[in-house]
Amino acid sequence: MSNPVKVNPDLQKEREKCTFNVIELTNVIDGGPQKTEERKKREDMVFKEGIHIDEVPSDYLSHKEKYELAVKKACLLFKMMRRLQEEENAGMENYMALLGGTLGTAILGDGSPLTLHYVMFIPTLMGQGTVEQQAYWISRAFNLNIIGTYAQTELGHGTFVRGLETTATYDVSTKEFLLHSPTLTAYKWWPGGLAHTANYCVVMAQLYTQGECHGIHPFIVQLRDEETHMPLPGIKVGEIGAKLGMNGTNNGFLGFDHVRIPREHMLMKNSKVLEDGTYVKATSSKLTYGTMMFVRVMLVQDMCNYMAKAVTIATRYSAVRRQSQLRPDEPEPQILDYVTQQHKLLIGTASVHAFRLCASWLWDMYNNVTAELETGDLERLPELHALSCCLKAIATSDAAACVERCRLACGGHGYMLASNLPLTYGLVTAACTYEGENTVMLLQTARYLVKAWHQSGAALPPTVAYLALARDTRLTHSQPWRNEVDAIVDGFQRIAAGKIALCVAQIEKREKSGMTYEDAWNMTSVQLTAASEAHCRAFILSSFQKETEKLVKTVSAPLRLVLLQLVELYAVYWALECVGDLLRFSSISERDIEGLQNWYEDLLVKLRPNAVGLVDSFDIRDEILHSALGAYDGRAYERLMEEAMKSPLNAEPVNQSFHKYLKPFMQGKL
Ligand SMILES: CCCCCCCC/C=C\CCCCCCCCCCCCC/C=C/C(=O)SCCNC(=O)CCNC(=O)[C@H](O)C(C)(C)COP(=O)(O)OP(=O)(O)OC[C@H]1O[C@@H](n2cnc3c(N)ncnc32)[C@H](O)[C@@H]1OP(=O)(O)O
Ligand SMILES: Cc1cc2nc3c(=O)[nH]c(=O)nc-3n(C[C@H](O)[C@H](O)[C@H](O)COP(=O)(O)OP(=O)(O)OC[C@H]3O[C@@H](n4cnc5c(N)ncnc54)[C@H](O)[C@@H]3O)c2cc1C
Repeated sequence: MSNPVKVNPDLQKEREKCTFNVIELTNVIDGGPQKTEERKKREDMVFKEGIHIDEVPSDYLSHKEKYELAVKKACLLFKMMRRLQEEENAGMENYMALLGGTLGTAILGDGSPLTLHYVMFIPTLMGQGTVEQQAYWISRAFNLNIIGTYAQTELGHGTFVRGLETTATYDVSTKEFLLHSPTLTAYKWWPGGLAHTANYCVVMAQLYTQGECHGIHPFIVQLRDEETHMPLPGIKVGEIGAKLGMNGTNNGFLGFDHVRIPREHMLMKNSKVLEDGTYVKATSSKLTYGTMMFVRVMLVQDMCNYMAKAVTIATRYSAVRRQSQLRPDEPEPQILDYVTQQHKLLIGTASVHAFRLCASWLWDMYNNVTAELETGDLERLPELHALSCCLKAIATSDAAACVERCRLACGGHGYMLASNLPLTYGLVTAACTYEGENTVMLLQTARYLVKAWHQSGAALPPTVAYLALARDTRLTHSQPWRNEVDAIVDGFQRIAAGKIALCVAQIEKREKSGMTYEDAWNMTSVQLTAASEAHCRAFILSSFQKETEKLVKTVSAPLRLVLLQLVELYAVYWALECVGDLLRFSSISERDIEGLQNWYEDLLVKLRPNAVGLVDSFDIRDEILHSALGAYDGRAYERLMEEAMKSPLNAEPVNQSFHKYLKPFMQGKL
């Protein structure tokens, strides 16, 4: 652990109470003691450079200064990453650790203008370019000789990708594409780094050749001169302005006025345009959406990092904060002793473990399916798409709720930027919208579930296999309820199956009454998103349980006990949250619910002594937490005062506005 200076005595006592070995759990989370060591070494190296230290807290900088600082930090961070790669030859791992871990966000703060280059531009080159195109572009991009971004969303269209307006028209006479933005709503709007950072980008545009439109395809377009960085002729580019968060990401707009690019700049791994303008179709038009799927998969892991940060801050603070009176004639208790506080926080800790295991499972599935796609086997693509959509939606919305709950759990001090909870919330809530707006993502999964429901006879893919069971037997033969994790998982599968069955019936009924399928779908869409969420919750619960059962075979007895308690807590928490659905779709009774509530409260009591140990095991350094409330030593009040003293307003005892406005106003002279 970092900085073992004088620790707040309450926090110290919490650590002494912990029943398991914190380092053992840290190793489990990292993937083994060696991985922990490597991570720590990487962190030491990064923080030794001091890139994270700000002369003035960035909260007090102007919009322009924030961008300039973000560019400087991104360059220093990626310079270090290059060095790491040369020294250790572990490029991908370091990229993942810096971009996908908590480490990068600690340095980059409110987003980075280079993130899109690494997270979407390079992956698009890798996933959509031919071997020759990869050979030409990837090393230049990888070495940052060029900086790219991913320009898909337009002012008028984000979700509806098929409705994008930017055109790329093939001119057979010059063997070039003409990129054009026919309207204001066709302007690209949102891409990170686009405004003043990128000099190239992948543009998603409607492909026209031989007078026919073939839908959305990716093109590489140079935006700025490589030397002067001036926008090239026909390119209208700029920044979209200040946002709720992510103010370091340099999101931009982009319009094309008949900009010509060579034919070779269309990324042609999947679809092609031959020299004579002939269009050659891909095996599936959805392969063009591959980069989005990659990022959706990555986001599930990313959300764990933010949740872990927030819950570490709020739990440590709750151990040092004393407030009110629990019992008469006793001193003010630690707020962590309030059961309502444990209810707010421990579910956050359990969620980190649940999503971490799901993210790892999803990542493996993504890699397997991607390898199958390379051989032309597209069979599992729809299942992966359905799973990545709902997990993206639920991971981001649960993470946003978790961070906000942690902020509220810190009372007034959580509202301070110095707590780092508001900035964290800004970063996390953005993910509910980007890379596929969450409602839309849930409806994509619902589309798949409805199809699966209709598939009678044929074996269903593993993640929806429970639907066949539910359809054929379980809906009619309900088993007695048991207050066990297995029963809760089963209960959630019944909820999902029951809701899908109702949606299917509703859609059919509405169609029979004369509605089109599309209108019937829209009328039923509130229920469809609920069915999709239930399916996702069933998946998360079941994989959290299964993966933990495997994991606990390899750990010590005290840790095993705590990990299993976390699974129970997570399952019971969600059962109680969805108790109405359980009453509706499973055989649970009023009495069982009372049992569930008691079980939940018992679990809070059992986990209470380990609350701090559990967040300590996330092993997030103070430099990464960047929070006056959550530091390892628990000196929350001292740090709050230190941070307050950094306010520029405290640099002088009297502000000039007193003489200029207040005094004349108070004297009736203004
Ligand atoms: C060696 C080192 C190399 C270095 C390499 C570096 C690698 C990276 C390194 C590290 C990574 C670290 C990662 C860190 C992680 C996270 C950091 C995150 C920061 C990210 C910042 C992100 C910034 C944001 C970017 C964006 O937002 S980009 C824009 C995103 N836009 C969207 O998501 C739009 C959403 N809309 C859609 O996706 C679609 O329009 C739609 C809603 C799905 C509908 O599509 P449409 O074509 O209209 O389809 P339909 O006709 O309705 O048919 C649906 C049909 O298609 C199937 N489908 C749809 N999508 C897919 C898909 N993706 N795949 C497969 N199939 C798909 C669907 O199932 C239907 O099928 P059926 O007809 O059979 O039912
Ligand atoms: C911080 C941030 C960074 C971003 N970075 C990038 C980037 O780098 N590159 C890029 O190309 N884009 C980027 N985006 C854009 C992002 O991908 C889109 O904002 C996102 O896909 C949502 O699209 P939209 O804004 O058009 O919302 P809309 O689709 O207009 O959504 C508005 C509302 O309409 C609802 N709605 C829309 N369609 C349906 C439907 N079919 N059924 C039911 N409800 C529907 C939604 O649920 C939502 O409530 C970024 C966005 C943000 C916020």
